[in-house]
Amino acid sequence: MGLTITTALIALVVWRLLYEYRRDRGLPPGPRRLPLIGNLHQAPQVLPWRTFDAWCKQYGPIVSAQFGRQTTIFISDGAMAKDLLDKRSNIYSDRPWLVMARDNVTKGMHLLLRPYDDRYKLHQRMEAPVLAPRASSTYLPIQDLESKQLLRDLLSSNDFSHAFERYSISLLFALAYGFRIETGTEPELDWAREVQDNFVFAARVGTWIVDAIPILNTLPPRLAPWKRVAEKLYKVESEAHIRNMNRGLASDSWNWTKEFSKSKQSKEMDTLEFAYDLGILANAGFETTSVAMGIFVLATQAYPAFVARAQEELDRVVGHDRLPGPGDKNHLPYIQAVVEETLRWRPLAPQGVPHATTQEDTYGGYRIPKGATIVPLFWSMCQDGSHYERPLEFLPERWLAPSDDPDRFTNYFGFGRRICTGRHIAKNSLFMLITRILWGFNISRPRGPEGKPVPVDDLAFGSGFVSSPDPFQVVFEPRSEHAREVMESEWELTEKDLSVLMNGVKEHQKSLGLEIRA
Ligand code: HEM
Repeated sequence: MGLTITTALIALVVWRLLYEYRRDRGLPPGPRRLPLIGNLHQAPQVLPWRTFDAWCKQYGPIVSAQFGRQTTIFISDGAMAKDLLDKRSNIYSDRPWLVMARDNVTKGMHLLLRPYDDRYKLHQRMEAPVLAPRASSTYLPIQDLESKQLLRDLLSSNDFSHAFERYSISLLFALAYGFRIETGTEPELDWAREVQDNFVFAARVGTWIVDAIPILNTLPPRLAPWKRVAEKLYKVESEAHIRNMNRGLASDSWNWTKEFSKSKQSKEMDTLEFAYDLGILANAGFETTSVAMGIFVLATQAYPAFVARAQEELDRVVGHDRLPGPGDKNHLPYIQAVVEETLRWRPLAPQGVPHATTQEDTYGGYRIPKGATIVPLFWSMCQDGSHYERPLEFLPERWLAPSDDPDRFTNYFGFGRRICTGRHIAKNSLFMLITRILWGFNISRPRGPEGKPVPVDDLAFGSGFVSSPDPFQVVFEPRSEHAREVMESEWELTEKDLSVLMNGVKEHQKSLGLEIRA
């Protein structure tokens, strides 16, 4: 009997070792794996991209690691990432399977986590008309209004994080649901934050046993405590999306909810799936835009020299008597360079958003298995010294002359068929906010007890999937009394009735020949 068990155990071990040998053969190099768990014991919880970057420096620009059942390929080279995720996007557009976040918490309805299948394409077809570049440019009047409020808010408060959050959520909610977040104390902002935090919590690698061993998800809820957690998070999120969708349908202004509800794609979705589509779209643009703006403010403190040059350009091109606007863009090359450098300097998603393969592939002699998670390390690509001189420094000048380096990484909005669908709206927001803030304000740091400016650490960031700078304080001061008056009067005089503005957006889209149904 004892001998039989020993023999069975040895057979099992031999089988497992053979399985792992076959699974790992031909993969890109990487840190040594342990049987069964692979590199799980090395999965970093703090600033994980720094560890992955160090692996790439040690083993090469394409590295493999095994986290439990999941083979993961890290790419630290921008050209390689484009080769695979852009040029071979027919097989590199899936997402890794996150059992807790995708199946349990969002019940398969989170657009960012959806597999690349017909259902995903149905949602993309429904959204595409309102997110295309020409449609995105029609939202400038809403961005104008929200940015004027942001300037007004910064005249009386230095809480820039709150002002950027309010701007971002108000813009997205105006577009998606036809209502604004005017004070930043509305419950909708709290729900949006809660949903965002829950997503990060549910999607965290190494937190949920069921992500490592998916078969456990067949257990009934009483034996699966994670399912009970998931149900609570699901309730919060689904109720928020439904409430917002109902407000969108009832709103008297044109908005995406009404527009999508007239589409033929929406007829193939039930109410909840439809509500999630809008909710995820609105939430995707909320934290990203506000964190990018926080990074810009950090840059003004860590590398203040660029501010004077940007303000000189604004004074020369725009003058002192009006706010800059989108029409000035082509005459403001330095400001455009500041926007580009803000996205590069400290990428807000330092480990990108992982893709997954739907077929086995080979690249550079290595095998990339079907179902592998592909992590484009934005941090490494943005800090690559062979493409960027002094990469850790904020130097907008690097973008002024045309580049003869085709491999310089600029895919801050991702790759191929999964590229960020809100990128045109996002870029317009960043330009509008950055130009107007630089036009109107000098930003400085408060003085510490010894009268010296409180230092900032431009490498102190959070470990989340969207990584924001650690909290720091600054003081916003109008550049002159006249600048204050212009900012105040622009706010006073601007049209604030959202129905008027959104119905104007609708008419503008029609005049461009865009297909408008609602
Ligand atoms: C500075 C602001 C932003 C940055 C840097 C950013 C970046 C990204 C990145 C890196 C991805 C993943 C792409 C990939 O998988 O290759 C993504 C996906 C996405 N973004 Fe953005 N984003 C921003 C703003 C926005 C805004 C304003 C919206 C909505 C209007 C939005 C909506 C989305 C959606 C829906 C996806 C999921 C696409 C999919 O999985 O198919 N983003 N974004």
